[in-house]
Amino acid sequence: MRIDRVFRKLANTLPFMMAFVDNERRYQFVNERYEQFFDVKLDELKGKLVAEVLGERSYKRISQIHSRVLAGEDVSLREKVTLRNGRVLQLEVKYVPNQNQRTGKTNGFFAIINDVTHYASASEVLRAVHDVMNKQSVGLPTERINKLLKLGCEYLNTDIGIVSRVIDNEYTVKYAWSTGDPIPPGTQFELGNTYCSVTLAASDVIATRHASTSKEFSGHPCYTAFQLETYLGLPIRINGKVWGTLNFSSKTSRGTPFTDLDKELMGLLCSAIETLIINNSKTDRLERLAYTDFLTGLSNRLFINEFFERLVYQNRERLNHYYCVLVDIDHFKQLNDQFGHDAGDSVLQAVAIEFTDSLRSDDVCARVGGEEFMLLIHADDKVDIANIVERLRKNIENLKIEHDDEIITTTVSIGVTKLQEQDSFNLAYKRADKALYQSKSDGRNCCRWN
Ligand SMILES: Nc1nc2c(ncn2[C@@H]2O[C@H](COP(=O)(O)OP(=O)(O)OP(=O)(O)O)[C@@H](O)[C@H]2O)c(=O)[nH]1
Repeated sequence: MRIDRVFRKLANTLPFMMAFVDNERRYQFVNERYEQFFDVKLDELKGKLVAEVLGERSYKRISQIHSRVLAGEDVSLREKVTLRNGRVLQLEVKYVPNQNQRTGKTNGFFAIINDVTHYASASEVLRAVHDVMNKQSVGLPTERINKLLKLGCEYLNTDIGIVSRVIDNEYTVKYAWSTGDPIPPGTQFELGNTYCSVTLAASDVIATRHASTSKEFSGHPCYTAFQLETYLGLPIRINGKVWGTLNFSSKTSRGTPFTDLDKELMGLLCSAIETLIINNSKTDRLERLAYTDFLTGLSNRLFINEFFERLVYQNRERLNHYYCVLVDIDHFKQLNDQFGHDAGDSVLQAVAIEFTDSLRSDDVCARVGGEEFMLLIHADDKVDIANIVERLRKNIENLKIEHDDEIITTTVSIGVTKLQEQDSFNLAYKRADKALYQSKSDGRNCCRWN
């Protein structure tokens, strides 16, 4: 086929790549789009065998297709190709055979090529978001959010994906995925020191792939601190209010600019994450309810039992540093009978406050029965725990609980046991209960050990 000037001009205006290969399988023409995309010149290709240009091995795969096309068949296919620079692309190729007008014989074929890499990975993201949201097997909301962050990073080709909670000027990492060092949830920054301050001020999706030279980001404290060149962030809204941000970033500059499609897709990812955050808070709430004693707000027996089992599972040796303290209000039936059930409730609440005020953060306190409490206290030694328990006993004895113009006082009996490596929850409970029984027998308002 003769490639004339008019044809060449027309072919060079086309928004897709085009090549003409003759029936000897030699390149005869490629348009400018093709030259730019594959970084080759027509002059270098003209007259060369396709097998020679692609390499025998790569050509083996498509040689049969070329045979079909040269036999007169139209063929369309989608192909994954790896460029010399290592970039993997998805190409949509349509082969159209060309007949000699005089003889009617096929004298070659046109290959019309579209780069659909972007659309292909976008549709993969859509499918993956659907799976993460709908497959039961993916797990709890937290696991699903982490999967979405990984997905976003892979699609955008960034190293870090974060869901942050923003309250006033405080930015807290809630969920994070990173190709490098892990970013622990709970890590905090001043909002003004993060690019998300720009996102929240704009109240929209904001992106850059050259932060150091961009109008919005150059000189930003976040660049000074972390040298993040690439950033895409958008606000997370729960019930119409800004809750935090979804953001992706990298120290390296992204190869290609962010497109509208990238921004749309991240918007979709953000909506999925918003749904998961709502689900997570519902799960949290249900979990809190299941583990909380509704009258005192303390933990309940289920919680302290599981806390104990976690200690055993993580490191049995840690049990050696804990004491199990059982506290029972004295003559509580009498108190109920004398002042009424409501007054009894107020006493339970006042005693509970005393516990929460006196214990440290790694101690646990639960209401394990009507007027019985269990404390797992981390203490250095017996003297330390004896002091803590005695202080508690005295404080409760000195409480003046106001109820309906009455001032009620109360006392407690206490049983203590040191936890041992081979303990189970029930074993420890039994020993502490025996000690408690002893303190009741010895006249109440005292502490006994077992
Ligand atoms: N007000 C109130 N009373 C409760 C609650 N749960 C259990 N009780 C009452 O607590 C009382 C416990 O009585 P007992 O087990 O005889 O113990 P006690 O009177 O404290 O006697 P000692 O333990 O031997 O000093 C019962 O009367 C229960 O009805 C509660 O949630 N609120």
